[in-house]
Amino acid sequence: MDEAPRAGFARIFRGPAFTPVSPTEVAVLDDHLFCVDPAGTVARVLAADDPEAVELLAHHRAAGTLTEAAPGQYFLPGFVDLHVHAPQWPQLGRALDRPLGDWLMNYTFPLEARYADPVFARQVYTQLVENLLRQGTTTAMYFATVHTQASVVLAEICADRGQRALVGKVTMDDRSSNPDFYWDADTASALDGVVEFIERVHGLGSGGLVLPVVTPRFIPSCTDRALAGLGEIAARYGVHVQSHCSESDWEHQCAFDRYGRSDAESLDGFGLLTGRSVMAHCVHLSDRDAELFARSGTAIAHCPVSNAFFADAVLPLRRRLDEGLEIGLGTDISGGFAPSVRTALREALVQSRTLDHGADPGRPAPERGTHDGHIVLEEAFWLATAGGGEALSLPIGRLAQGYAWDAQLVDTTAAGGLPLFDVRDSRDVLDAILLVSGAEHIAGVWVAGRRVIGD
Ligand SMILES: Nc1nc2[nH]cnc2c(=O)[nH]1
Repeated sequence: MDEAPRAGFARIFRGPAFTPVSPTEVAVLDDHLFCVDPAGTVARVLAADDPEAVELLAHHRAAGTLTEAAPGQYFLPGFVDLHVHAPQWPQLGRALDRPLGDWLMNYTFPLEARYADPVFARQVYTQLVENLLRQGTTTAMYFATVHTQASVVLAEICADRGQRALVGKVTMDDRSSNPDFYWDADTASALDGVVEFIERVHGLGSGGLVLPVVTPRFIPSCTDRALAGLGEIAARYGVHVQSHCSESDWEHQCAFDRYGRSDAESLDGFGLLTGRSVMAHCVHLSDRDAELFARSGTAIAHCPVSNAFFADAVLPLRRRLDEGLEIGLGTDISGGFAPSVRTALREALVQSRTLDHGADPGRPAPERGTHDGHIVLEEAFWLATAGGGEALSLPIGRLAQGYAWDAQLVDTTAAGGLPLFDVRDSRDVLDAILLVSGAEHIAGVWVAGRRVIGD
């Protein structure tokens, strides 16, 4: 008997699955086998009625390395959250009625200053990572704080708990714009701290599960020397970059006041827009800025819940997608009140339709909206999964050969069951999973083939 192909698979997952294959197309795989290699990558996908499946199933059932979906359960890719402020977890949902600058100065910075204490950091970050995994978030891109030690603690927790993570120690070195209780002591030590952080994360031995990110908070919080230094560090280490860009009228204007050009053009001038850059919000990008994003391969972390509070406008998502920009979703904890990418997906749909159709019933219908189109459910699913993967240039967000087995098992019968009566086709099931289900319907979560939720 030929043992070679079977021996190459560490585990097999069997069940029906939904996976994006393009921004507008979802594959419905009725009863399939996903064969995962020891590195946690999907090495083979085949239908359960394929002649080879019989032997594979028998072998892995006997070996105890077969995971089968029960009736009513479906595999989906895990969610990718492109924008999380980990230290803001304790203020989730708080003070969102304040303008962005006030919210930062009076709520957020005092809270973030507390992460000088790594013990506090460990308590908060442990709860956060656990919660996000339970939401089905298999990958998160995190801002930590200015503190090197606490930022390493976050990276360690992600590595230990098995969440794929991109973690940034935040840079805020401009003495004139940051509060005296929360900022980098000086530019040189800020940059040294970033280098130390990158090397310590590389030294964690997470096998690439946790990656360091160069993280200027945003232009208003950094000096030119720091921004240039961070661009140079990002190039030297080949690491990801994250920041905020053109989030609100106020932030968008800051770059014009300081440099006479846009946030995007200024970040680019410092070498911070690269194929591995993810910029949060980007609501106020000009079409020229969007071209710059497309040219440089910079991605947008679309954070619709938070944008409703702080952005002063709605991201023209349809337009930016049509321009070919890489876009994924972010919860923006805690500018957004919901820790779930599922909620971001729903809010992205709602805002896109509202922008298109209009908001003010006092205006005649033709003048109410932009009328340049809205996204559909398939695209929202893409943004929450494969779009995030492409934004990060990582093989995640699809249940397909060559992609990591970062997956969630949704149980439509859990917690009293989803209202799936008179189901006509699998699209009805996908609608309910994406628009109605909650964390209580997640029966299992895997990252790189390792089970991290469920038993
Ligand atoms: N939403 C949001 N915007 C920011 N701009 C700079 N810092 C922040 C932050 O923490 N949250």
